[in-house]
Amino acid sequence: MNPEFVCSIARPVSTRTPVGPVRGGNDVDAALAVRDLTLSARNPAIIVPVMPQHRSDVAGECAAAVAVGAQVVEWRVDALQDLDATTGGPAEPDLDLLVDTADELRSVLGEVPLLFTVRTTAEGGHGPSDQRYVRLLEAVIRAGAADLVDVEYRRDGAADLFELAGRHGVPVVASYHDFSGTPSAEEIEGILAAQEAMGAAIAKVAVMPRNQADVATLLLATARRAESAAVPLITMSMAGTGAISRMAGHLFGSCGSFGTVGQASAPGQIPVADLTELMERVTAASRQS
Ligand SMILES: O=C1C[C@@](O)(C(=O)O)C[C@@H](O)[C@@H]1O
Repeated sequence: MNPEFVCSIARPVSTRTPVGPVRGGNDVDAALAVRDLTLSARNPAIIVPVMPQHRSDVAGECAAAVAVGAQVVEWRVDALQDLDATTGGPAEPDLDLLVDTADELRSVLGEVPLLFTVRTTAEGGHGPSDQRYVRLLEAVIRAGAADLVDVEYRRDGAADLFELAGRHGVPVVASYHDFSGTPSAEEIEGILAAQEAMGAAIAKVAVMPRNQADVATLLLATARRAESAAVPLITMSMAGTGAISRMAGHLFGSCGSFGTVGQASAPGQIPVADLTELMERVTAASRQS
């Protein structure tokens, strides 16, 4: 691990600043600074997930994400087949190789922040058991090999990971996925608040809508939580039914939206070029007097 790399990682700085006319009812906007980027609902980021199956493809896929305008690149490590990082792999993953691979990405990412995600099967990914999940994330946090780490806040060992990340100055993006439905607005607000209480630098919820009322529920919960949250939120209603939440979620308080280059990492994601244009148009329309 190159010590200069550790030092160059931006420390999380959470702030709440006055917002303009974008989110009418709210007068403050939680923000997180990572490298040159400030994530907030006023300044929502396009996050591009990459899901390489082989170590040799990781840098190329990250470079492709940067080339289409990713403001954050999410490396979905659970897609890897040759580090035995998957559930089915019999051997322990090679943690040094994993950290080295993450380190090597800096040359293709430049100042674009790297979000390191191991998505477990419990939350719609290909990932490992809770014990292996914790070991993978611990290694990356200790090495300072990512700008942001995703932690599924319901996994066994999650509280320790939040604590470890806090000690190492690595901001945690807390995760909650429900692929079977949409909880009530009160429950979603409670999840976002619980993630913040655990130490999340960003609180994140992804849910599956059964109808448009469910999409409205997700947006309502986001807008309500954004009024008092001290950390930025990322929320989305998945699949085509929830597409409006991916293009206009920032108006309700979401600070980022996942867009695709190539393979989608979850249902309903919109290609980056379309997503960029849609979000810009929605923002411009919302700023009219
Ligand atoms: O948590 C998320 C959000 C997501 O599930 C989505 O619905 O866009 C995509 C995942 O890659 C990411 O880790």
